[in-house]
Amino acid sequence: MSYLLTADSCHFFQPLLNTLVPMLELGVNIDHVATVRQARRTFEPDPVVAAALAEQGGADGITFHLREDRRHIQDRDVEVLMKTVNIKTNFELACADDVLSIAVKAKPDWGLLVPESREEVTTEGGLNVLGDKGRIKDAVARLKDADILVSLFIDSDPDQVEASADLGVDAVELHTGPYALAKRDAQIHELSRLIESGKVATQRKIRLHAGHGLNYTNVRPVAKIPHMIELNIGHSIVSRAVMVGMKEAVMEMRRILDLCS
Ligand SMILES: CC(=O)[C@@H](O)[C@H](O)COP(=O)(O)O
Ligand SMILES: NCC(=O)COP(=O)(O)O
Repeated sequence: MSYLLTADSCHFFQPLLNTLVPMLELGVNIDHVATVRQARRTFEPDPVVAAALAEQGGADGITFHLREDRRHIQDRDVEVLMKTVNIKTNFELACADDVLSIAVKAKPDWGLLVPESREEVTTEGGLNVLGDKGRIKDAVARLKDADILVSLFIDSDPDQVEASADLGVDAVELHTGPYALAKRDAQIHELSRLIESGKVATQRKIRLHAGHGLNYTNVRPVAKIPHMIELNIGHSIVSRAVMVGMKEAVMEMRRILDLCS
């Protein structure tokens, strides 16, 4: 008797599969819910409510980026998220004293150190761990002294992965922006760079994460990178949520990732 394994039947077996095959973790970045709110400097839509809906939709973690310019996530959001989120909290921040102090006080599960400039529309490159080791090392130490797990947002460069591992971090998050923006042939090249950098992370025994610019059509090849543990996805999920709601948008991405694991 042949059994047609459909998407629905996958869901029936999902709990069993989850025990056999580690499922890819989905971190939902809620920054751009706050972007809509800040457009009018008002109270809605509330990223805290979005986080709760993302949790109901199957997110494994909530990512929020407290930028130095506070263009979207506000200090209040961090305080309330830390009191209300029941899944993993991933606090994104620059290596800057004011936000580091807030993170140390907030005690999220993870701190993801990212480069930041006020002129950028969104994060452009990864941290230059090789070229800025001292400042990054100090920021890593402050977070780890507060019992916060640390990830570094870096470009797909094996040397940057090695330098990150040398700092004793728990994970690297590979910048998938170049992959997401690339045209077909270049996208295959960017994917190979992600795969090569992922191998180094695995060899150095640090968790392999990825994020930036991932969406419902380009995510599958990244999800299938060997030893990929976590994807952090925000803008495309929030964009979809504007149309179908946050819980449904997260469920749709969850279904895609579950079929890739
Ligand atoms: C590092 C990264 O790609 C995102 O997590 C970051 O939050 C992007 O910045 P914005 O959310 O401000 O676009
Ligand atoms: N670290 C990447 C992230 O959290 C989400 O990035 P994006 O999907 O909003 O581009």
